[in-house]
Amino acid sequence: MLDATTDLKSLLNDPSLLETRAYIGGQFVEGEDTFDVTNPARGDVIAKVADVSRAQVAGAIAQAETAQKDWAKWTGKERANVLRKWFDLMMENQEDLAVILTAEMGKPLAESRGEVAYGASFVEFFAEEAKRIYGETIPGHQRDKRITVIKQPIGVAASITPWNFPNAMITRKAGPALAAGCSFVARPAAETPLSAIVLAVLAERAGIPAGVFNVVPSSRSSDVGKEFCENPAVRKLTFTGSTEVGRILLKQASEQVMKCSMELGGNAPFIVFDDADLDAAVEGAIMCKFRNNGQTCVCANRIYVQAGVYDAFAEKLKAALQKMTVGDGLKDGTDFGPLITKDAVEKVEEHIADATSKGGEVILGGNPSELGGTFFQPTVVTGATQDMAFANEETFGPLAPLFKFENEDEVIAMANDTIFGLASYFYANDLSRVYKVAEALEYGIVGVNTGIISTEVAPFGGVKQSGLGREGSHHGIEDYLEMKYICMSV
Ligand SMILES: NC(=O)C1=CN([C@@H]2O[C@H](COP(=O)(O)OP(=O)(O)OC[C@H]3O[C@@H](n4cnc5c(N)ncnc54)[C@H](OP(=O)(O)O)[C@@H]3O)[C@@H](O)[C@H]2O)C=CC1
Ligand SMILES: O=C(O)[C@H](O)CS(=O)(=O)O
Repeated sequence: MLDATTDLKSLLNDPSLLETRAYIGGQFVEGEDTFDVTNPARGDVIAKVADVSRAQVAGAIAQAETAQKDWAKWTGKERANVLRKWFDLMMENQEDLAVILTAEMGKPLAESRGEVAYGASFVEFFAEEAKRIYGETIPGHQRDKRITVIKQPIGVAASITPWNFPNAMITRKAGPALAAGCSFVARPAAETPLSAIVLAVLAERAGIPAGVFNVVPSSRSSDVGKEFCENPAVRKLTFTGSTEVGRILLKQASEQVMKCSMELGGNAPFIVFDDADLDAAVEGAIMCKFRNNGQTCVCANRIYVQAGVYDAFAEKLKAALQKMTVGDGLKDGTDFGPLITKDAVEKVEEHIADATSKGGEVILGGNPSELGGTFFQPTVVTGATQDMAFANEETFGPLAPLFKFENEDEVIAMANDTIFGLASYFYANDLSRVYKVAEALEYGIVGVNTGIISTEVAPFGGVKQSGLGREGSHHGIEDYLEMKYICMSV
């Protein structure tokens, strides 16, 4: 079983992929210290990773600034070819990247394989977009004027990403950034740096030039964030994480009026109307709510079920969950891994206690798993109401609260009653209802008769306090480009 770095290396086809140093200017370097990375399923240390200093982060930014000048001169096709090679290497090493991801984050291996492929798809997609960064000509406003619009890379982009998708949240940013001709400095979450560093190992093997892609692992996230926001060489900050931290970073970045992309918190409603295919809705609810054990910003946080099908839905959901397995993500047959930390367990317990104190009923789970550690039983609470904590806060865990509603207007009002606006979902078959409800939901993403909406081809992002900008789709590269117009007198 996994209980030390050597054991983790023994699980890999290519043990050299388990790198623990920072990657700066094309060199793997030690930090001023190290910090521990633990396996959340067992709590033991699996790696000691370079803990870089703020000065080293500044050095990485300087290297990125220098490298970007030449990288921007490559043609789109030349950048595309090397990004395609990076994608190929990710997929050739998919199993090892998935094992490393599960070891440090805990999600089941099948989900980690999926994340590696999902993350790689952004590099594949934006390798193609690199060839299609078009400008335009505009008819002159005077007879002797000619106007041309061109798009150029912003420059050095810095990223701060969370632990829950430690591969895909980086490639969803680095893919378009490098395709646009930017250079990139990534600071991964302290809980999950290994998945970021292995991307650097593969970037070097793919021939991405030194300094273009850098990884600065650190235990002191706020120090790195300040360097990113205060260093004048950084022209773009891209963040994925909580709205609370997003606010901090936006305030810091405002000093330089820095361009920011923010993928922040969610509070997704999942609505089941009485004309829905109930079995499909139950299957969709499980995938949407319990993907990554509920530790996903687009997870269903509130499940609204129309009165006529409420009891049937609750029973079907309970029965389906009872067949699923909690366990170590590296073990075959595991459906739900551990939560990332004890704090995460405490938040789930707080939401359950709050609900039951206000009349909610636990019909499944409700307690830590007998496996101990940070394992938790998949939980269903009925009788949920809008005054309960999970109506306004992201649970970020395996807790499915079921709210009952009578009609469309009532459920749309409840669904929109939040400061968040990332993802939303509903199951219905009446076409008129589908159009009306999809247009009425105040969210950046609406899933209709599906619980999974994540893809590289669509513009992922939120409204209200769920973020700024979009990642993925042909829109995604715009966040790494500056538009310039040239007015020429002839
Ligand atoms: N919209 C989206 O696409 C996503 C949103 N999220 C949201 O993020 C939350 C869960 O992720 P979680 O990692 O706990 O979120 P956090 O916002 O706490 O952390 C996200 C990242 O920010 C870093 N960080 C924390 N504080 C600072 C700071 N002051 N300055 C610079 N960096 C900082 C963290 O580092 P460290 O961990 O080392 O402290 C981590 O790398 C949930 O609210 C979830 O909804 C998560 C993923 C995707
Ligand atoms: O971190 C997240 O929750 C991701 O944004 C979710 S997704 O992109 O994998 O859907």
